[in-house]
Amino acid sequence: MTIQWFPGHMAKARREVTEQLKLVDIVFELIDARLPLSSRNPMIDEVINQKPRLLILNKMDLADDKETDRWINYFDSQGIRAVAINSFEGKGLQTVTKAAKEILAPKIERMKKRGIRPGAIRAMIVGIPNVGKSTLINRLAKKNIAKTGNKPGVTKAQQWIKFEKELELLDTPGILWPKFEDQAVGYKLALTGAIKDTVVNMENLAVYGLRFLETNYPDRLQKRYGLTVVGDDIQQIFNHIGEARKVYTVGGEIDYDKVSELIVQDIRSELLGKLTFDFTSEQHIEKADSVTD
Ligand SMILES: Nc1nc2c(ncn2[C@@H]2O[C@H](COP(=O)(O)OP(=O)(O)OP(=O)(O)O)[C@@H](O)[C@H]2O)c(=O)[nH]1
Repeated sequence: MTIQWFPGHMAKARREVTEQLKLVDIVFELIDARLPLSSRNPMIDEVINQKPRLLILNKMDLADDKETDRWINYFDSQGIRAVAINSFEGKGLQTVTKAAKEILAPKIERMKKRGIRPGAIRAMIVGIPNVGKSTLINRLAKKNIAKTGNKPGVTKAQQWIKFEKELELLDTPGILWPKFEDQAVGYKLALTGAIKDTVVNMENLAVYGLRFLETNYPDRLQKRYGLTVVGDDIQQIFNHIGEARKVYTVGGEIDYDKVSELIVQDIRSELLGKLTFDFTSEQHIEKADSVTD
């Protein structure tokens, strides 16, 4: 799905999510495990406000496991409970329900003390496009198909998916916009396929990818392309990869457009291994910067 995020659309998306939030006890903020910073909506804390939240790092099968563990610990240190899942294969779904129950346990206890019998926990998924919201909803719906009917009071009839004895999920996710302000974020979103190729220059994207690998995963760069450094002579690097992979135009020249595509596809299709594009150390740098501002 391609969404053009003009200010009016952002305001509308925010309004819709704010309405849906009134119906639930907890928010499942879905992000891409490869991009725990870049795949978050920039206003998510404001939008969610005080609502309890579980951060779900989806697509863990594509991310660097070591970094995913680091991120979960990092969020934990910030007081945000986080779990990693692979909703494509349905892995880790039990951790979602377990964590949701634990987060809401104090509230449920308080209700019980006041003599109120708590109903099922109601949750909704919120996230930027392409993080896997529909996949997760479908996965949970398939597991336990029982729908619990409509809830009146909102413009659109809302369906609830009952996926555990005491848990219900709103079947429509809240879609929010990604971060735009930073070019590196844009490249990272494009490298993971979260934004369309048509909005980025493929050659710049490929160069960004190569430099990212050079800095963060040099062994993979070496293994796949036989390169130890990328350096400044990008044409030479493209020639090297183009010759090795025989990517020529009909005229027999290296086809730079195809080489660019090939590099980006290699990164997206895991041919360079499981990759994480945001690091917890960057988060600390950002924090340090904002203190000195
Ligand atoms: N490898 C992997 N792919 C996944 C996972 N979850 C979702 N995907 C894939 O990611 C792509 C996007 O998934 P969707 O469920 O359509 O994402 P969405 O957040 O609903 O996207 P929008 O409808 O654009 O908001 C699809 O190609 C899914 O198959 C996962 O855990 N692992």
